[in-house]
Amino acid sequence: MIIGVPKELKNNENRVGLTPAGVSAYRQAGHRVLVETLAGAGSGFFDEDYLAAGAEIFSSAREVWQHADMICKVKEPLPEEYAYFRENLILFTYLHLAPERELTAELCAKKVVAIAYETIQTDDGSLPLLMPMSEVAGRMSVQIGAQFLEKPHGGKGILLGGVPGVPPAHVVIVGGGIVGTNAARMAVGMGARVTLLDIHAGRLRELDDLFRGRLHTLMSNHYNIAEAVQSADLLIGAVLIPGARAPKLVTEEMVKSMAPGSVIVDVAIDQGGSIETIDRITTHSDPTYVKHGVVHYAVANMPGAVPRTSTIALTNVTIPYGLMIANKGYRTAIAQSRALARGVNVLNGHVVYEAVARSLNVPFVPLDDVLQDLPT
Ligand SMILES: NC(=O)C1=CN([C@@H]2O[C@H](COP(=O)(O)OP(=O)(O)OC[C@H]3O[C@@H](n4cnc5c(N)ncnc54)[C@H](O)[C@@H]3O)[C@@H](O)[C@H]2O)C=CC1
Ligand SMILES: CC(=O)C(=O)O
Repeated sequence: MIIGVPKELKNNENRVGLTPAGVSAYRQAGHRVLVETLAGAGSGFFDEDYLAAGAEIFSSAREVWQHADMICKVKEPLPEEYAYFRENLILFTYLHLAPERELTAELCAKKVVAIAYETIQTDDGSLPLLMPMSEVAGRMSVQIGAQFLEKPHGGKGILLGGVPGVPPAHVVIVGGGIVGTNAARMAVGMGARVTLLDIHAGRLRELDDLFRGRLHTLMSNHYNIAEAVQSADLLIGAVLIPGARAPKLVTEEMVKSMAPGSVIVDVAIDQGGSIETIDRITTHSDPTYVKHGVVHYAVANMPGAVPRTSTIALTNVTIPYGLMIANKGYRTAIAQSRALARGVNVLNGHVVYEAVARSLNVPFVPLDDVLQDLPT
């Protein structure tokens, strides 16, 4: 198979879909790898590193997309990349289609085989290709929040950990999965008072045990969220219903109840966001806006700001699945791996991931039905 690795186009997205180590793994398995020039430079991987690993360097994204059977990316394609879509091209990347109507329509119209990192799910419910980036974003959310709480950055001017004689900041985290747990670890470590809400009592029990009393857990419901948000200095949105648009758990009224200069970091923005007052995605170059006196941060590619760490962490988990697709072809690979099959979002012009179809209110066709209709 021919694997293509174009340069990412999203604002300040310095990650890349494959490292030289990844190229070497594909080459050893007998595949060709085409890399767009400078695709890895932002992550500290240069053309000569890719060449030494056996890649072929192409000078334009167009050539890479055109010649590849499978494109390995990081983020969802941007509109300027839609022209490269074609029937049976395998697109292996984060897609976050629930809030992306236009992209979904393009993938369907061009009959791309769209496999989303974020919905590849093992039988125990975990999301192995989302996990490392959620670890990164969860940890970043607290350092970003701490920065925007500083007065020169528009915040109320408080130190997360306080100092002796002065109370610490109150950090409220909605969602106790990978992002939430990593955010809690950082916030507790910095000395903040931390409250975390989740809808699963079992998860709250695990976290209570893990943090040994240094984290306050609360059942997530409208009443408790409103109560916690009111006194939050830093609010972190970290919910996920796999594949679906994030539920708007924090209402505009709740945001209005926050003190001026408080900060919201909505990590769940890539799935549409969990805060009612977040009406747009922000970028690393213009990361915040102020509404009702509260600083809002809604960057959908947070790990892109720490690309060296993130690229290595991401490709550590994507390469085994990518190799499965390349070695066996996508049809055999998804027949043999239920986890990988759950990653297929669009196939032969149909949305085959139910939560995406429901979020976009478009027809859902089960994956097996689409596979049955495909010519062998
Ligand atoms: N902005 C960015 O750059 C990045 C965003 N993310 C996003 O962060 C979000 C969270 O990801 P993970 O932590 O990996 O997901 P996860 O599946 O590990 O955790 C989600 C948690 O939300 C909880 N939850 C669901 N409904 C809830 C509700 N009504 N109230 C409270 N909790 C609720 C679940 O029980 C679960 O514990 C996802 O949307 C993910 O795509 C992840 C990495 C980077
Ligand atoms: C998960 C995701 O959206 C990211 O890493 O950018």
